[in-house]
Amino acid sequence: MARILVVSNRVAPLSEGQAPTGGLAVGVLGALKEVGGIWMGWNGEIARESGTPLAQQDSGAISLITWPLSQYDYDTFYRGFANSVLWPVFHFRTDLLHYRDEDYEGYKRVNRIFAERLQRMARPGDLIWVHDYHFLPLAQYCRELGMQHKFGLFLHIPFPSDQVFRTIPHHADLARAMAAFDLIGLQTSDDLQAMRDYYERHLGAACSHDTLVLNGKATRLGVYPIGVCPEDIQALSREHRNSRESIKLKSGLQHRRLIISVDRLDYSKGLVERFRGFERLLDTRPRFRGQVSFVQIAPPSRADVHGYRSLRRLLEQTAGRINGRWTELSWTPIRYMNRSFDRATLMSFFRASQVGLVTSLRDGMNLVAKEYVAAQPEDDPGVLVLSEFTGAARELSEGALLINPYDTAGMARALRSALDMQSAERRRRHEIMMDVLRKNSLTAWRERFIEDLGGI
Ligand SMILES: O=P(O)(O)OC[C@H]1O[C@H](O[C@H]2O[C@H](CO)[C@@H](O)[C@H](O)[C@H]2O)[C@H](O)[C@@H](O)[C@@H]1O
Ligand SMILES: O=c1ccn([C@@H]2O[C@H](COP(=O)(O)OP(=O)(O)O)[C@@H](O)[C@H]2O)c(=O)[nH]1
Repeated sequence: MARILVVSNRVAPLSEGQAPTGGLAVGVLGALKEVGGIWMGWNGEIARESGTPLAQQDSGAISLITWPLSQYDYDTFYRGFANSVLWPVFHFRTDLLHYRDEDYEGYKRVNRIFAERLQRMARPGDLIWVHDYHFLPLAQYCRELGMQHKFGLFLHIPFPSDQVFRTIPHHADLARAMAAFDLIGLQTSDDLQAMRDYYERHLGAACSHDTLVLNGKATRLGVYPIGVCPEDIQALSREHRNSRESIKLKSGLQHRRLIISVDRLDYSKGLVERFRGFERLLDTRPRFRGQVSFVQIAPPSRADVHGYRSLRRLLEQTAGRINGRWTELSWTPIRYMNRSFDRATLMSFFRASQVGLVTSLRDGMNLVAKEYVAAQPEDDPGVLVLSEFTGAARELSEGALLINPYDTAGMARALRSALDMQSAERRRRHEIMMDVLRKNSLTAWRERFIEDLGGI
């Protein structure tokens, strides 16, 4: 079997017990654990120069090769073009687009540094699997260095509509460079359709349902919804159900029912809308006052990027206002925590809760939704209330209660239905969702992508 060389900006810590940042790191780590490979990326640190020193860490069959970024590259590549242009636009937030020429230059420079590293590291026959919007031109730069490998790109975030994508300065250059990949994987068929539309309408590419041809070069397109390992999560949540943290959570609840949400503190996650939905539940259904607690775990993310700091302030105000209005001596409605938890603890929290609430305004997939389902006890599962604007909603629509996060009253109604749902109905829905999770597992995601890339 060919060796797999993975490139992503964010990599997961290899040591047990540390909370990884975001679903990409969780997903790639899980996928590589099974087959091994080399994983290259940023070590999360700032140094004098990007790319050195290079560190290698081995764990089982995975070799992690990481390096720092210079302050300037971090500012222009990561904070700048990646997270102030591509991230907001791909999440349909053109109002948050902040473009600067120097950021675009930095983005291209860091991509060239990664291309050079990759060239030194790759052996003939390696399959190169690149992840996410940080590296749209990477395959193009590698080709310019003479690399003839098979390059695959998996985009973890949504692909926006043609009109929205065109708000990115230099969008056509980026899209032409992306066509240097042999395979581009997307989370949903909507994303694939949007990408195809752009190439067809704007660049005049010839597109069939799974291939686009631009200037004589063919790129395969495919839908590969990222998944989880349901059995591992089930086992983890069972084993840790009486962990210290889990017992602390339960004793704080004093037998009240629990709604739980876990997200990076990001404007794409619909956190403010969610707080308002919970407030509406308390407003309109007095019987839930004092009876239901809402725990929001929201580790800070990209705190130095435009839009994130003001979101944090708004959330603090909103949670403070709602708690100020409803808190009783023995009950706090919202417990809002800006910290992360390790995976095992999170899964035990999911197991202890009656409702998992996901309200993203746009989300490539949302692994938390899938993890919530997998962590439930089969005989008494909780209910997933899920935004229709997540990739996960495309797979879990039969088992979850789907909501539009902009519809506050609708969200409150869904929360009420979830809290009132009878056990038989909960079990029925849970079974349907578990079947989907088993079918579209993390293993299936990796196998299908790598098989398709290898077969090109
Ligand atoms: O690396 P950061 O800037 O700290 O951000 C964390 C990651 O956020 C995004 O995750 C996405 O990938 C998930 C798994 O496929 C998906 O479920 C989720 O919908 C996406 O938002 C981002 O795409 C990653 O590059 C970041 O590492
Ligand atoms: O305190 C935390 C918060 C989140 N996560 C994990 O981070 C991932 C978040 O992925 P998701 O796809 O939901 O969203 P993203 O952050 O990638 O946009 C999930 O696996 C969570 O279990 C974690 O391990 N600890």
